[in-house]
Amino acid sequence: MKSLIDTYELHNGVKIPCVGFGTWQATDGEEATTSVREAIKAGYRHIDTAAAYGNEESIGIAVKESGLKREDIFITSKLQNPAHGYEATMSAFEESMKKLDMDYLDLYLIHWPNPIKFRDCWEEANAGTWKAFEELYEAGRIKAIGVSNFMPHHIDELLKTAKIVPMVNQIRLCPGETQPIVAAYCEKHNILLEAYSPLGTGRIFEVEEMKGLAEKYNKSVAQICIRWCLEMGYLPLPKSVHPTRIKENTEVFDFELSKEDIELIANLKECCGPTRDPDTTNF
Ligand SMILES: NC(=O)C1=CN([C@@H]2O[C@H](COP(=O)(O)OP(=O)(O)OC[C@H]3O[C@@H](n4cnc5c(N)ncnc54)[C@H](OP(=O)(O)O)[C@@H]3O)[C@@H](O)[C@H]2O)C=CC1
Ligand SMILES: O=C1CO[C@H](CO)[C@@H](O)[C@@H]1O
Repeated sequence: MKSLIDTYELHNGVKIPCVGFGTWQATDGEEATTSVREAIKAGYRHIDTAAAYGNEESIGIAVKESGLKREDIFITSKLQNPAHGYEATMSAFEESMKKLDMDYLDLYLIHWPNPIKFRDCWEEANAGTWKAFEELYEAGRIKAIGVSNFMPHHIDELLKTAKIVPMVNQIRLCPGETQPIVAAYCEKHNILLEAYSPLGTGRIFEVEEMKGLAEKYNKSVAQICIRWCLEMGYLPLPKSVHPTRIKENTEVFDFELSKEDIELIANLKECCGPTRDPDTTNF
């Protein structure tokens, strides 16, 4: 990857810009609109949101105000947890589209595989949701469909009734967290890994080894994390609401990490805290 607009190719041929802009905790209104505006100005062409973030409307406004053609920006949203199952998914999708004020979505993800509301019937709920995703995909309303926080057993279950293999799995990937079992599974099924919380939701900045690497490469800790994701073949989704950081997080194409340092970062076990188990997290 040489720039923000270089792309990974999904298994259906859709091209996805190699760094996405995260928007969780960018508050709806001025904060979300301004940060997305700044991101577009800095060159991001891929924005990651979710119904659960409550900021789809502000993101839609920022995209519209940017003057970019719709096809020149890649937008991801996610189905919220209480809306699993065929009918609820269809309504939730329309709701997101209304808020974004867009007529198609580039990527739609099932946010979590096993929400508390569906704990005793998640298999059936996901099957219904996926049927809705496939219909929306076939109708051209969504260019690519995928999942988030799915472990191999969730995808295996989905594939029992699916016609289309998910194109993406968005999971937590950051220094010390490589989720090797999920990663191997996704590689085998040609599912792209998106790295959420690539900066450990802000927890990475005090890790001594990362400060040492930042000094060694004359880069910031955030830049080391984002570069590491790219070198691992992940698609990172860094979030910031500060224009200087938003720009800083794009300057990751003028250096390479050594093999040893890539490994060192991967082995900083739980330096950003533990990853939540999707089967027991109570969303
Ligand atoms: N599918 C899922 O379940 C999940 C998806 N996500 C997605 O991934 C995105 C990123 O993950 P997220 O957990 O938000 O956090 P990140 O790992 O991207 O870290 C964001 C934090 O780091 C700070 N930060 C960003 N850049 C810099 C910098 N250059 N220097 C210093 N501090 C910096 C931000 O502060 P500030 O904003 O104040 O600059 C914020 O506190 C989310 O926004 C969302 O889109 C996240 C979690 C779960
Ligand atoms: O995307 C997300 C951001 O964090 C939220 C709260 O922990 C989760 O709902 C979700 O995984």
